[in-house]
Amino acid sequence: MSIGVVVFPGSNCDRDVRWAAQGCLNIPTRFLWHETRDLNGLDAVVLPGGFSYGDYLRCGAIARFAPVLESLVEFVARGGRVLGICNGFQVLTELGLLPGALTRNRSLHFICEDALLTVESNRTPWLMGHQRKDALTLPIAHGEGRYQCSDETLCQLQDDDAIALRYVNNPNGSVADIAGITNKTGNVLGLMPHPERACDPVIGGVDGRGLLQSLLG
Ligand SMILES: NC(=O)CC[C@H](N)C(=O)O
Repeated sequence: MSIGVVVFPGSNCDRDVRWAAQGCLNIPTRFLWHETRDLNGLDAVVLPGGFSYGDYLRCGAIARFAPVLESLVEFVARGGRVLGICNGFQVLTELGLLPGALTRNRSLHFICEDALLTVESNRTPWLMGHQRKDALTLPIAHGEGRYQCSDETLCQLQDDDAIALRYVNNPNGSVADIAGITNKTGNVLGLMPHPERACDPVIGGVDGRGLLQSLLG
């Protein structure tokens, strides 16, 4: 049982994910350089937060062409589990594995603070350790976290029960207070908050543990 953490030039939460998964939760973790195509033996893959390719063009727009992501698309099609955190969520929307887009925060400022969230769906394995309407506090740190999609996509997300997490006090202008969504089949989750920064009690809170624990199904 092990998970992979993709490393792009500019990723900066790859080590945080490894510390949270391996250091705090004993989940064997291996780094995946963006040029690799080898995902053999992995139970799940994390796309971590950061500033891949310096956030040029749009966050995630260049990372989307990395060789590792060709293998990731096949991995997802076979039912493999993928968690995209912050920049990872941005990459997943650019890649088309999740619908919609992450755009500049309504304030046009980078926001770095704790966010109160509610669990909207526990249909997928990611949040099965939680009840609907459970409250979680997780840190956010982003400049482009405003989730937007068409009305049609929003209806589809609602029909599919694919809205995983919502903000209680919407910090960035996301449509319908959306903080995280899954794909229709539920094996891909993208979220702007950082669960890996809420796994070690030393840094103030363990509300992210359930999400990372569910990487192993
Ligand atoms: N913490 C992060 O992953 C940052 C995400 C992204 N680069 C942004 O600023 O929106």
